[in-house]
Amino acid sequence: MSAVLKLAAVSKRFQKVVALDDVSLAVAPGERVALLGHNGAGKTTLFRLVLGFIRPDAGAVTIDGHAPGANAARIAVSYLPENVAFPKTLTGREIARFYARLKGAPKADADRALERVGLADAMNRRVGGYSKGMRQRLGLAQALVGRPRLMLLDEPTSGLDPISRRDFYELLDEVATAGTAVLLSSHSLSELEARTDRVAILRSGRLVADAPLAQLQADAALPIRIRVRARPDHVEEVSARLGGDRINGQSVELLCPLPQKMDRLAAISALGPLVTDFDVAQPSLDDIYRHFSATGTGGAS
Ligand SMILES: Nc1ncnc2c1ncn2[C@@H]1O[C@H](COP(=O)(O)OP(=O)(O)OP(=O)(O)O)[C@@H](O)[C@H]1O
Repeated sequence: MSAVLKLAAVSKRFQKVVALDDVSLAVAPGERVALLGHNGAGKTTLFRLVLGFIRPDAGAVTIDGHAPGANAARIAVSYLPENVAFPKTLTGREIARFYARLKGAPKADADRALERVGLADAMNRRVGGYSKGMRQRLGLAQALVGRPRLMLLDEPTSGLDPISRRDFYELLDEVATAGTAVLLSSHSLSELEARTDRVAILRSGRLVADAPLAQLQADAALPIRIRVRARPDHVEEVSARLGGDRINGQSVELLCPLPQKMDRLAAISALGPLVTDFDVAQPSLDDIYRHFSATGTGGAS
């Protein structure tokens, strides 16, 4: 399927700072792509290029074949900035309807979006009285209005409580199922696991990874972590027989390459009553992110 968003060899510098360096990235309809990177990695610059606020020094950005900022592109793209700010004296409904008008969408679309984000009861209240989480939901509602082809979401879950975060990701699933391409940036890495189809990692303006999480996991070849709980007063013996680090008075932690997992589990099992329990932890997205953002190896195509 042809991509909604295409960046082809895009570079952008600000005086001496190279904010983006030869970045190519595509997002297809219905795809949810997480854009990760340390502070200053280039995420916001990439969003601003897609929105047409700034132009690349080299390379090209297209949205459904249109240049950023062109009318067709503006209607196709919705954007939730990291810090949403709305006029305090307007109601949620007035604001959502304003965005509907900008997008050429019917008024009913605004109400539907507000209902979808759980603001039905508050839509006629002034935004000045909204909590931070409610303002964030209103931001999401304006991004939903007009059935965008591409949603750009900058740290969309900041300010949301855990239940609201879960609701947000459900919403994202629905939007993607309906065919919208989604590009979201986040620093809450662990919450993205199983929530996105692909992970793209920027490091100092370069795209150092762009693949499904399972692929990144395989490429990084990080060890799994096995935590073994010893019978009281036997942690020394367990540590001596298995190796690994003692992490408190009762447990030993082993880092184990994936192919050795079954051998290690057999060795743990052979300790019989010396062991009371164990946990196996796969590398998390945080571990993988740290790997790619530190080494800059692998992944990007
Ligand atoms: N208008 C600008 N003028 C000068 N330098 C800029 C400008 N915009 C961005 N930069 C620089 O470009 C680099 C990338 O910045 P960018 O805001 O894209 O990073 P980011 O990944 O969004 O960071 P954060 O997570 O902190 O929001 C940084 O070094 C930043 O200082």
